[in-house]
Amino acid sequence: MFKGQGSSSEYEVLEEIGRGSFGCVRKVVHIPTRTVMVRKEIKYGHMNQKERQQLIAECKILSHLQHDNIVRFYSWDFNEQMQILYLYMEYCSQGDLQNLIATYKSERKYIPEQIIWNILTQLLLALYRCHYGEDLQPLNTIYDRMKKPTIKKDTNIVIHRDMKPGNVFLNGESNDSSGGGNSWDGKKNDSAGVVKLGDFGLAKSLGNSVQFATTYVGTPYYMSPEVLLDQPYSPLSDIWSLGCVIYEMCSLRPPFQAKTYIDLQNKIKSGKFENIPDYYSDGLMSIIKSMIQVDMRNRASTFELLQDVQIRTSRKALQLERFENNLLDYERELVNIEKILEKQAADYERAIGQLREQFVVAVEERAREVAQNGKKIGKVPEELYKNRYYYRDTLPQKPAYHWQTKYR
Ligand SMILES: Nc1ncnc2c1ncn2[C@@H]1O[C@H](COP(=O)(O)OP(=O)(O)OP(=O)(O)O)[C@@H](O)[C@H]1O
Repeated sequence: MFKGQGSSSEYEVLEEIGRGSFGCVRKVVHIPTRTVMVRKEIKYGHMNQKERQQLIAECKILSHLQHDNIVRFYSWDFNEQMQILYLYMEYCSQGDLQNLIATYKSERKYIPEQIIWNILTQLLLALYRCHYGEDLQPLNTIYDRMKKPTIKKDTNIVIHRDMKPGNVFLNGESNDSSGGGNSWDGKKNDSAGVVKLGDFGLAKSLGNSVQFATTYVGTPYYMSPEVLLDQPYSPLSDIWSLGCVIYEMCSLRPPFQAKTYIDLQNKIKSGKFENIPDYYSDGLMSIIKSMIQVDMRNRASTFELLQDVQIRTSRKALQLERFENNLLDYERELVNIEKILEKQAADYERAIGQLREQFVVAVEERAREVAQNGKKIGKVPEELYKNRYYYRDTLPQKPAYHWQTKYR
């Protein structure tokens, strides 16, 4: 709907949400559809022609990257005078994983394990779409064999490059477009809402630019050893970072921390980290270990991680949850249809009652006239007979609800 280049005149600009390395993020409303979105501003004045073209090429790729667990990238637009690129994206109303971790930390509580598996599973589904260029087929049973994906020549592999808790957004329950009713705090139940991976891939374009180099001030807690060693990013670099994010959800701190940048680099390169708290299962610790492996040959791929029985179980639970939400939506729609039909039926009955009354009055009047003239009525009076189509045609249409819903 919004794919391609947008026009900033179509948006009403609301408040600033925050600022990142690339610039300011604002909430906006897309006026024609009344959709709330976020707008990221990126100054491109310092970029050369090639870098700008690369940025646009990335925007095009991202606009095609559509997945339930990826923040939707709607469109982009330039303010040539101010040399700003605007990126319009889906608004995630329930904050990000960084906030969630901070909340649990301040309350001195562990995040329930089921929520961690749930978030890990949704992030793996998002990464599968990016790393293999296709969506994973739904599971029939948790014992289904998964076909190893083949990467074709024309597959657009997208590497996130900046996986961190601040780029994992939380939304309401599945199918809840309003973003309400979330259960991320784990107080309602252990089932979670929808997780969305944001800030995809742009680091590739911006990573080469002066702006990125000079403004990237964040501590690279989640950066893989190969990236620290200036080797090219690979999909497995995302897996390292994902491992660090999941570790942080368990331990409420990143696996590698140090006072100086050099110490941090050394710790990351050694790949040694403490176990997660005993509160969590061995299965969780072992899957984290399979992600945080210094040697990329020993690091699990997205495909391999999705084979884990706990991940399969969690996928199946997510599918069932989504199915249940669809059923609830369907039920709500049926209740609405029933109300519409009841109203139509009542209107119909009322109209028929009125016509019946008119008919009776007309018959009585005519009968009276005929009686006054001293004639016997053997059949329906001529005028009424002539008007019979009037009574038939003025009947309202029979109620008909057009069954055009998404459930067909
Ligand atoms: N799609 C979104 N929905 C809701 N809030 C968002 C969205 N994208 C970003 N934000 C919020 O806007 C703020 C700035 O985000 P941004 O991604 O630009 O920077 P960052 O992730 O904080 O840092 P960095 O640029 O280093 O990645 C953050 O508070 C983030 O939670």
